[in-house]
Amino acid sequence: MSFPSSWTTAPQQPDARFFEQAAQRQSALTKPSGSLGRLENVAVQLAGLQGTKTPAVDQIQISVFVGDHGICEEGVSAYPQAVTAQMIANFANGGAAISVLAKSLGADLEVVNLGTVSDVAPGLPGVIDARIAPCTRNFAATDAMTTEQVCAALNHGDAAAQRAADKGSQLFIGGDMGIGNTTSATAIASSLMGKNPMKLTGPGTGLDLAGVRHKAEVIISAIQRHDNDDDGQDAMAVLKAFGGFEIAALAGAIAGCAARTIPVLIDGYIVSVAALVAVSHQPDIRPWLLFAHRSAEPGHQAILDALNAEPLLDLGMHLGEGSGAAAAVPLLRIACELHNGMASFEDAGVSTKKQ
Ligand SMILES: O=C(O)c1ccc[n+]([C@@H]2O[C@H](COP(=O)([O-])O)[C@@H](O)[C@H]2O)c1
Ligand SMILES: Cc1cc2nc[nH]c2cc1C
Repeated sequence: MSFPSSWTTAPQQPDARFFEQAAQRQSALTKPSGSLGRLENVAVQLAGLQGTKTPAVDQIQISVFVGDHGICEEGVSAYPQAVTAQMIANFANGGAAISVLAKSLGADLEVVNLGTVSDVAPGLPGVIDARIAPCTRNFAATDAMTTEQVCAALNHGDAAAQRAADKGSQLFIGGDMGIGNTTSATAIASSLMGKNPMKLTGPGTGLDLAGVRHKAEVIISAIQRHDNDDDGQDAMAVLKAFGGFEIAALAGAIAGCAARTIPVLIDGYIVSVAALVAVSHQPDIRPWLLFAHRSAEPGHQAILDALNAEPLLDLGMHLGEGSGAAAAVPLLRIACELHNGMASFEDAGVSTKKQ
């Protein structure tokens, strides 16, 4: 199996003329300049990325990537690993937060199962069987993934981007589910940003202070182990060292969407780390990303800073699943409706600002 071309080739850059056209329209609409605040920027960004005068987010694909983590052997999560597989059934049965949000938004929801320790019933609706292994390896002892597994996960992400393109999706949302994945995400982020894991590690699903300290110590010694390897410190080596399958697939989906000119709305902590991997690997991916929300996971802000991102919402959410991104979609829709529907000063006969 080879790496997807979206991973090995820089994406095309969005056409600057559509951003300029949209910015001009915003300044001609019947409102004091800038008075719709960041709703104006969102509309301009979507118009530019979609290459249109009339941006819209009616057709949305949400892909939730799911995988288990060998690092759970170190006691780094407040929940048992069995929850990962149980939540796949919950996604399929419509009971998870992202299931409800996707239905409410009229978005297409798919769940990509990259491998769980507990069994998942076959044939669940909307669940794609993309199992690589029951879980990643315990990265306290060895690299979480083989190169072949990284490649497989990137391809599964790219395939989700292709499905989004085939449906004419105007926006892609990636979500994550995997008990233990905040430990993987924090190890990746600490390595790529050269930050002390003590500063980035947080409670995830609900560790107490002693648990967070233990989790940070696990990450610190794993990073030391990896630093002693000869594998290098680039995004691919770091991804392979710390996992997980769903984070690698998310990075592949983000790169795959950029390659197919689909804007991506980035969710919380884990998806932002996947975005950091993708952008570290290929900086030209960055223009294709919008940032939905600031997760309550304490390390998120440093990742947003590294990506030069200012998210739209700060609701104290820290669920994952793509839920924070889904919660921001109504704002994107309002921004588009204002952009497309408001009258200009000229059309409405409203006087412009005094000179
Ligand atoms: O996305 C976030 O901001 C976020 C922050 C904390 C936890 N999560 C979710 O919680 C799970 C990982 O938490 P943990 O404590 O098991 O590492 C995983 O399924 C994530 O989707 C997600
Ligand atoms: C119940 C539950 C739901 C989740 N959704 C994403 N991560 C999760 C973690 C838990 C524990």
